[in-house]
Amino acid sequence: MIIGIAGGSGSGKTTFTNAIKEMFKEDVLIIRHDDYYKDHSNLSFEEKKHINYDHPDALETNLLVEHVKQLKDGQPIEKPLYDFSTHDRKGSEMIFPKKIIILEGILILESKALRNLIDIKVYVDAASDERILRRILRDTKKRGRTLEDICDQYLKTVRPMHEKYVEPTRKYADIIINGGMNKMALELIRTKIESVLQEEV
Ligand SMILES: Nc1ncnc2c1ncn2[C@@H]1O[C@H](COP(=O)(O)OP(=O)(O)O)[C@@H](O)[C@H]1O
Ligand SMILES: Nc1ccn([C@@H]2O[C@H](COP(=O)(O)O)[C@@H](O)[C@H]2O)c(=O)n1
Repeated sequence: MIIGIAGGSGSGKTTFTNAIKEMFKEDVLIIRHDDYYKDHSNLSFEEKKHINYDHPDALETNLLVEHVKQLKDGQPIEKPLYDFSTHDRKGSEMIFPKKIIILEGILILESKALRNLIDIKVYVDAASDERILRRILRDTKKRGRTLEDICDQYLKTVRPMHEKYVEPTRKYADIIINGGMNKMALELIRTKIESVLQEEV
């Protein structure tokens, strides 16, 4: 079963995804759309800073679609890895199929080809002020960004692309949840996953 978890940057997608993983451990495989950002190692760091990472064209979604199809067919994939601090791809890793696959990312419901492969579509909702505050804390601590760069990127690309491409995908969601620390939503997903795991025993 494929679960897609979308929502704006800082909404709590990773938090929710990690909570599912914590419950089901090795039965769950997480694939992050972020790992499919295109490589720009030919550009300078200054040039890479100004790329629009919130536009669908920034991601190699066709490769993700192929990988999901392979996993559904029971085949392993060579998944790219991404480094946010350098904006570059950083090698790859071999991933083996699992019964439950979670696809996570701001634009995971944007591509029709990808949506068609997803069984449960979730959209994590959160107020934009909460999202940017969380992003500031996370990106300064974990992604090597300055406050100035985060504010500049938010106004130039993150906010307009959210309005144009991310927010409209909530209409495709089967479930819209309020934040990533949502215990009731987690219980619903847990029940569904348990039934799928039991079916296959
Ligand atoms: N409901 C919440 N309350 C407080 N902090 C939260 C909440 N949800 C997420 N966070 C924190 O906000 C940051 C961004 O959350 P994350 O799950 O990584 O968002 P996303 O994957 O959607 O960008 C993380 O540091 C996370 O711990
Ligand atoms: N080199 C990059 C690539 C992406 N981003 C930003 O990441 C955001 C998506 O990740 P979340 O975990 O926040 O959902 C997206 O909004 C891009 O702006 C980046 O800053 N640098």
